[in-house]
Amino acid sequence: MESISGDEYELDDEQESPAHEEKIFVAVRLRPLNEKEITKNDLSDWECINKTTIVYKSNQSDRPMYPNAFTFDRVYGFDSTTKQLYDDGVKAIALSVLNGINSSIFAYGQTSSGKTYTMSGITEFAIADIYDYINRHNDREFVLKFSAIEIYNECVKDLLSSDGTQLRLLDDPEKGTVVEKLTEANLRDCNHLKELIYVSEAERQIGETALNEMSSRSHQILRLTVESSALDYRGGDSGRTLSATVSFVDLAGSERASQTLAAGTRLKEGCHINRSLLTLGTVIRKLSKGGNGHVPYRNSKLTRILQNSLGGNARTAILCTVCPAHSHAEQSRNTLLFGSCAKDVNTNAQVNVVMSDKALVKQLQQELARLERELKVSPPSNDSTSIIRDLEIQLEKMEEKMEELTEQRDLAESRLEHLMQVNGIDRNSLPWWVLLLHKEISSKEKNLEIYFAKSEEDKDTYEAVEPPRVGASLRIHGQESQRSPDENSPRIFLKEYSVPDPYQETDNMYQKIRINPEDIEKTSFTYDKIRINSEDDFNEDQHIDNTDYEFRIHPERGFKEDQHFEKTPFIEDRDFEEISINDDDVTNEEKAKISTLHDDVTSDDDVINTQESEDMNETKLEQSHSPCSSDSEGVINGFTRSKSCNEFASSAPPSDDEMVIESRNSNESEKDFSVIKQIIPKSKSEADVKTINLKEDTHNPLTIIDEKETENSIKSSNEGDVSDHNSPTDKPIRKLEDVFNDEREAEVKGDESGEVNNEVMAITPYKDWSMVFEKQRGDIIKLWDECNTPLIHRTYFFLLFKGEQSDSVYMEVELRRLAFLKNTSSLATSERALSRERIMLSKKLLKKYSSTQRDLIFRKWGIPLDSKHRRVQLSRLLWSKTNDIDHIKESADMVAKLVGIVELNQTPKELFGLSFLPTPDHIKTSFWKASISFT
Ligand SMILES: Nc1ncnc2c1ncn2[C@@H]1O[C@H](COP(=O)(O)OP(=O)(O)OP(=O)(O)O)[C@@H](O)[C@H]1O
Repeated sequence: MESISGDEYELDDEQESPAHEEKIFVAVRLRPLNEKEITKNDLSDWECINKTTIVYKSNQSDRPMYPNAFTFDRVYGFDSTTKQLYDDGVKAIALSVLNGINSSIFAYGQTSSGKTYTMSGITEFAIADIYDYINRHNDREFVLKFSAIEIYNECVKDLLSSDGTQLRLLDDPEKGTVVEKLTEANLRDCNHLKELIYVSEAERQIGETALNEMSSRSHQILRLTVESSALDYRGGDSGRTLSATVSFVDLAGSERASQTLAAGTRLKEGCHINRSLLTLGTVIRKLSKGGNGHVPYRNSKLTRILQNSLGGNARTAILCTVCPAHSHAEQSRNTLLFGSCAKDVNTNAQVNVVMSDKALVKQLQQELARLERELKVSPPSNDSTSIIRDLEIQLEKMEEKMEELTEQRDLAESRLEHLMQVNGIDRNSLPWWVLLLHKEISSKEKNLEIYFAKSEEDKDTYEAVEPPRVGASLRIHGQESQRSPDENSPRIFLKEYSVPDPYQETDNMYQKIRINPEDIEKTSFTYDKIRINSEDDFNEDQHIDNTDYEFRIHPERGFKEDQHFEKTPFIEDRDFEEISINDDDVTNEEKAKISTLHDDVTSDDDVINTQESEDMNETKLEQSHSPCSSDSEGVINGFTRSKSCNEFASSAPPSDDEMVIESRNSNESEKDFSVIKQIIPKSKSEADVKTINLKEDTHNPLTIIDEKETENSIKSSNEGDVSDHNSPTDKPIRKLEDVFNDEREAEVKGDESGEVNNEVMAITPYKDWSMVFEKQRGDIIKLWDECNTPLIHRTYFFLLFKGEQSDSVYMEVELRRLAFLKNTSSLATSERALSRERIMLSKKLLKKYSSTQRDLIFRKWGIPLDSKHRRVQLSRLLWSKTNDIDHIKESADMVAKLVGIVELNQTPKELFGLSFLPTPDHIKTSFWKASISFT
C-alpha cells in the first residue's frame, strides 16, 4: 500500500494481495480563531506541541478526569494548509482508489470548526491528482462516475438530481448497502467534477437562511468511483478491471441536540443529526474494541451507507476539525475523544477486481486449450475405464455383503433380545458388556468400542427410548474418574489397562473409549485384563472388588476367551444359530465345517452340535454329581448353548441372580417339576427322545434335561407329587403330561415295532377343536400383547399354526408359556425388547424396499410419508394391541414381508440355521424347538 503514496501510483502484484488490515488514519486540525472570537477574547486553549500531539493548556480543575494531551497520526495547528494535510497522509489513502481499493475521507467536528473548508480542499486535491494520474496513464482505460448525496433528517437526497425525491437504501449481497436510483455522472474531466461539486454544494445550501450561521445540519457524501483496466506484468491488458470508490464525507456538526437550544422542527433536526452521529460514535467505539458482538450499523442511514468505510473493505482517514476558542473547549474535547477512539479501529481493505466477460471467455478458452493439449499427450486408456468398472462391481458386491452382514447382526441381536426377554432378564441388570461383546464379535470390527451408555440398546433406539443416562465411572491405568454417579447407571471399571493413551470421546448420546488397534499392536498387547463390576457390586465406600468378571481383548479379534478366563461370559452369533439337526440332514462336509467353527471359538466340550457331540455331552452328564449341575445346562432339547452361554447362566455371582438363567441345583426343586416329553422326529430308527421340564416357580420355566434324568423326574413326580399334579391348578400341566406320556408309550411301542415316529403325537380330544382353536388363538394373541412377545415369534406362530388338530399341544404350551411369562417377566424389559425389535424390523423395511415400494407400504399402513419418525410409527402400528384377527393377519403378512419370511420353506432355514430344506412338519417342530430353547 505504501507504494502509492508518492507521485506515481503504479499497480503492482503485491497490492493485489488479500485484505490488508490497517488502522484508520486520524488527523486533527485546529482552525485559526475567527474575528468574532478574537473580539470576544475567546482565546485558544489548544496547542499542537509536535506533529502528533495536541494539548489543552488551560487549568482543568472543573474536569480533573479529562486528559489534557491527545496523540494522533498527525495534528495541524492554525498555520497549517489543507495541502499539507492532504499530502501527509490523506493523499495516499484517497488515491488508493486508483489501485482498486476503496477509500473514505471523513471530516468530523462541531459546527464551524472548518469541516467543509478542509474537505473541499481535500476533495479538490484528490480529484486533481486522480486526473493527473489518468492523464499520465494512457495505456489504461479509466471510467469515472460521480455521485453526491445528502442525509438530512434521516432522509437521503440525490444532490445531482433536481427533483429532490427521497432515495431508498437497498441491501446488495455483493456491494452492501446501495442507494437506489442514485444519479451517477460520467465525469468528462476535472473541471466537470468541480462544477458538479459546486452544484451539489449549492443544492446543499438551499433552504439555509442567511441567519443560519451554524451551517448545515446535514451530512454530505461525495463519491467518485474509478473503474480501471489492470495491466499484466508485461504491461499488457490483463483482462481484469479494478473498481473502487473514494468517498468524501462532510459530516454535520457534532454538537448534541440539547445544545442547539432549539425547539420544534429544529429540535427534530438536532435529534436526527445526533441519531446519525451518535450511531457513528457507537459504531466507532464498538469497532475500536475489536468489533466483537453486534455493531449497530443499521441504526442510522449514515452508518448504513458508510458501513464499508468503517471497519470494512476501505482505507479510511478521519479528519477532526477543532474550534480553538475557549468557549468551545468541551466540544473540542469531545471531537478529540471521538478521534482517539477512531484511531483504534481496524479496516480490511482489499483490491476489488472484476473479471470482464471478455476476459472470462478468454481465460476459459485458454484453459480448454490447455486441457486439449494434455489429452493429446496422454489419451485415457481403455484400461482405466475397465478398472473403474471393475472397481464399481467390487464396490457393489461389498455393499451387498455389508447389507447381508448388517442383517445377520440385526437378526442375532434380535435373538439375543428374545432370549433375554423370555428368560425375564432385565437389560439393566444384565452385564452391559454381554451386549458389547455380542456386538463386537458380530460386527467383526477391529476397533473396540466400549459404550458407557446405560445399555447398548439406548444408542440404537434413540428414537424410541430416552437418551441414556451416562453415569459411568471408569478407571484407566489405575486412575479413576467419576462422572456423575447415577444409581441406575452401570458402573464400569477398566483395570490394569495398558493400552497407551486410550482416548475418551463424549457426545450427548453416549460416552465411549476407543482403542486404536494399532496402539494395541505396537505395545505387543497381550491379554491385558479388563475387569468389570456390575452395578450391584459397586459400593461407593469400599473400593471395588474386581474379581467378578474378566474378559480380554485380543489385538485381532477383539474379545476372546482362553483357559484362564473360563468364567468369561461369551456370547456370539453362533450361540444362537446352533441347532441340533438330524444326521441324515447334514452332510459330512457340513459337519466338519461346524466342528471346525466351534473348535475355533470354544473348547472341545463347549458346544455340542452334531449327534456325536451331543452323545459326548450326555456321557459327561452321566458322570456329573448332579444331573442339574451347570455343566448340564448346555443341552436344551437338542439345542445347544455354547459354554460361554452356559457360564453366563451359571457363573454370575449370587447378587446377580436375576441376570442369569437360574440353574436347577437343588433336589427339592426338582420335585416341583412337571415333566413333558417331546419327541424329536428322526429319520433314523433310533428316535431321539428328549424331555422338557416345566417348572412354574423359576425364571426358567422350561428346562431340558437328559433322558436319564427325565426318567428320574418322572419317577419322582409319579411317586411323590401325585397330589400336586392332580390339583385343579395343575390341570393343564397334567393334561400335557398325559399327552406326552401317552406319546412316550406310543413311541416305545413304535420303537419296538421298528416304526419311525415322524410326528409329534399330541392329539388332544377336543370335541369342537376349531372353536377351541379360535378361543385359544384369541387368548394367545392377547397374551402376546401383554407379554410383548417379539413379532418374529408371533408371526411364525400365527402363520404356522392355523388350526390343525395336531396343533393343539403347541397351542396349549404356548398358552402356558405366555401365562408364565406374564406373571414373571418384567414388562419394562419386554417393552424395551419389543421396541428394539420394532425398530429393527422397520429398518429392514426401509432397507429392503425401493422408495416407491416403501411409500406404498407406508400409505397402506396409514403412515405419513413426510414424517420424521415414520420408522418408529410403523413399528408401533405392527401388532398393536388388538384381537382383530384380520388386523393380525395383515400384520403377520407385513412382518413376514419385513423380515423376508414370505416363503416359509426358506425362513426356518435362515432363522434356525438349518442346512436342509425342511418339510412343513420340520418347520413346525423346528420353530417349536427354537421357541422352547429361548425359553
Ligand atoms: N483552517 C482554516 N483556515 C482559515 N479559515 C478557516 C479554516 N477552517 C475554517 N475556516 C473558516 O471557518 C468558517 C467555518 O468553517 P466551515 O464552514 O468549514 O465549518 P464547518 O465545520 O463546515 O461548519 P458546518 O458544520 O456548519 O458546516 C468558514 O468561514 C471557514 O472559511
